[in-house]
Amino acid sequence: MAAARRVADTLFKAPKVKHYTLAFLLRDNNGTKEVLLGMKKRGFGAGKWNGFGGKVEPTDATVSDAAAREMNEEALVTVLGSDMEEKGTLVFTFTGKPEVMHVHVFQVRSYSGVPSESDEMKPQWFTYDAIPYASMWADDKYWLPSLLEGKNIVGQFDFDADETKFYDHVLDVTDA
Ligand SMILES: Nc1ncnc2c1[nH]c(=O)n2[C@H]1C[C@H](O)[C@@H](COP(=O)(O)OP(=O)(O)OP(=O)(O)O)O1
Repeated sequence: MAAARRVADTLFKAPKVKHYTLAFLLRDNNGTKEVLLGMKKRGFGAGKWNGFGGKVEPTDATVSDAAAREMNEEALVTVLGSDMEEKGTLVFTFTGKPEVMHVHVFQVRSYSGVPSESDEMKPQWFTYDAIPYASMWADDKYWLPSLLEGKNIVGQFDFDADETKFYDHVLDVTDA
């Protein structure tokens, strides 16, 4: 539980914490497990594949509702906050920046509609053995495989100022 303690300390000491969601839509496609990723088209992380999510807004009733709203906006599907299953916490720090990102990670299996391209994201289903880690955030390959195995995660990744490489990390993986 080393990561959980470090994450708690980082969040406690940070002058400013900004809350984000990150959600992964999962499906069983005729016996093959697949995850929906989106190619980010603009803003922070543009050009990378990622789950769906963004900032928690004051108008969101709960963090789960924020995760559902972001998935609805970015993948144009209908997901309910109550169907969001919380899978853990990721904290990102950046050298020279006092603000810390607290990312609430979810998975969801229940949705309606067909994932479609939005202003922000171009969605695509990936089998678990074909996830494009080389075109994702550097941290993703450390924790996403565990998440897809159904585990829960708590981690912290300390990035350089350029936000591309991290120089330190801690990660706890636990059975759900
Ligand atoms: N390092 C890393 N690994 C995995 N996922 C992420 C990161 N850094 C990140 O920011 N993320 C995730 C967290 C969020 O899901 C998004 C970033 O959200 P963002 O697009 O900035 O927030 P929005 O509210 O959608 O932004 P705008 O609508 O204002 O453009 O990436």
